[in-house]
Amino acid sequence: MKKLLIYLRDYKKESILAPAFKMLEATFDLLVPLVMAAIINTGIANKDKGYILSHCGLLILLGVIGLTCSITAQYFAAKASVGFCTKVRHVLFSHIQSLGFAEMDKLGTSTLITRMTSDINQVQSGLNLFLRLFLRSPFIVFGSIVMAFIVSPKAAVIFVVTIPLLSIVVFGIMLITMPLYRKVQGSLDGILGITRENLTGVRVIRAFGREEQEKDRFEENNGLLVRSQLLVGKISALMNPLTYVMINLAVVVILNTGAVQIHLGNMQQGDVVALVNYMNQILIELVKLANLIIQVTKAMACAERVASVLNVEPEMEFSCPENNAKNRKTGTSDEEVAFDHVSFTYGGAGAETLSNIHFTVKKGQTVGIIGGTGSGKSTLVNLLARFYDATDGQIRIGGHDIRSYSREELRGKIGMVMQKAQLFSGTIRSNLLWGNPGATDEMLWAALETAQAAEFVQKKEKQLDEPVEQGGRNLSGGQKQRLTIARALVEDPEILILDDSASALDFATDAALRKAIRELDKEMTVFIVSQRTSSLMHADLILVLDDGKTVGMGTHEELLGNCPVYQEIYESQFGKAGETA
Ligand SMILES: Nc1ncnc2c1ncn2[C@@H]1O[C@H](COP(=O)(O)OP(=O)(O)OP(=O)(O)O)[C@@H](O)[C@H]1O
Repeated sequence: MKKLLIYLRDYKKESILAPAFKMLEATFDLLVPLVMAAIINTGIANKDKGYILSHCGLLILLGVIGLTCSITAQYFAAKASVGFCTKVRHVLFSHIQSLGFAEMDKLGTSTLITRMTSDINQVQSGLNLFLRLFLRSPFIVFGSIVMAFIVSPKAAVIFVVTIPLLSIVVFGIMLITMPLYRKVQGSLDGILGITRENLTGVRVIRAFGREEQEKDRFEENNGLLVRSQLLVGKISALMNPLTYVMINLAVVVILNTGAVQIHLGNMQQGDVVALVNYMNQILIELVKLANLIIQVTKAMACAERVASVLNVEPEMEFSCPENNAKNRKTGTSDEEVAFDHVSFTYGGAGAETLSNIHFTVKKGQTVGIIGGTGSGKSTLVNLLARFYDATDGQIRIGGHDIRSYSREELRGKIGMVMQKAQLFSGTIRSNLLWGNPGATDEMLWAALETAQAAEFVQKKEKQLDEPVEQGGRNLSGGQKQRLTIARALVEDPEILILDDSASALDFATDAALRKAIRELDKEMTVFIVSQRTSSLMHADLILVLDDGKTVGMGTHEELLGNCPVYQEIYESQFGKAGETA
């Protein structure tokens, strides 16, 4: 929580002025019944029109000043709460960007979206309400009691008895409903999660005809939310009848006592009206206070959830550029990439995903990685890009431990094309420029040419300026894959990683792509992850993975001779002895 409160420091002035103006408004509210009492006791009793009119004017003035104070308080409270939450949102977003894949895996995307959106919104409205009411409501309650004593100490005893009873009812209901509100919030989170999963996976749901099952799942969770909301609603609904019965009983007692006191000449009619007014003000403020406590508790729970994300420290540390030379002690040979007895276990996973991976690659070589699904191919290249740190062993680039590179240096060396082709809303140009913001059109077209994407981009009406919708949904799978390859090529990396990124391409385009990469002037080291032997057979080195272990390593011909797993994969695609399947 403290972690968040520091962002309120910039809004100190607003955080003081908002409650201060609310207190001013409350002070004028407390004066209104006194003026009304004066009108009745003096103006009406003496039939003094001038007195009545001047005091009515005073009432209007008090109302206008009160309203101005209220609007001003609202302005400062909104400024502080919106400004504070904008800052927190900004900090949270930057923090999420700094987290490694391991932390992101642990937190989960949908949790992070909830923290960024509904949790911060809840904090914003809670803070706004708090700044406006945390002083005003208690002030009105105690102020009304004091005013009641000023008006009539005898009648004020009724307040002393009624207010504790009222408080028991109001705060009792609040205490019962607070945990239920937390349950409602939990159900709401559940609904948000299902909705998000449904909307992002809508095509798969339709393709598998799972609409009805998904509807049932939604209904089930929605029912849970409705039931918990109804329960809270029913208990909260008791608040009004119970408190109004108590207030009305108290008013009856005030009227009765007032009548007796007026008869005895100790009170006037206006005093009774003022007392009834104060009693009503107390009721309204107690209900507001209970609501404030519920809202603030909810906001604090959300703030804790946001703070818990901020408390997650990125485990992966990158070297500072100036420390690089100092940290680089391991340079040995002409190796470009080396995996030195590398093992890796995902956080929370029991068994190793990669075990004792050991190989060396020279500059300009092409490495193929093949193996069954889940054998660890993507994990291996993710370790090279340092999305995760190896649990054991060392990975070197250019003879140096990858941990000795700064983030920028490492990312600059590696062009990564992920398994899932991800584009961002904008244009083809804006997506390609991610690789190198300073790239010229000529460079973009060259990259598109190599990625076998130039032809389809040329056919687009606006070519490089053709719009790309969110996630690239206006492009085909193969087009997206080729654009992501071009994006990595624009970066002009020393190491290009293609993680199953030609899976949507036909064999001819895939072959043309590999040929174009081979023919590039630059001596680029290329890692190709693929399920197809045809994509890898020309590689200088092929790694065959099975259950996280290297079960074969060599060229296509060598592996055909000595690696049963490779032979099996090859034969499943081409038939025995090379006959096409
Ligand atoms: N973020 C993660 N957290 C925990 N386990 C993971 C994570 N990513 C992958 N795994 C597990 O690690 C193993 C290897 O996954 P990986 O994605 O590297 O396999 P792959 O060979 O690339 O598979 P495919 O060909 O299907 O893409 C799998 O058992 C998978 O369940």
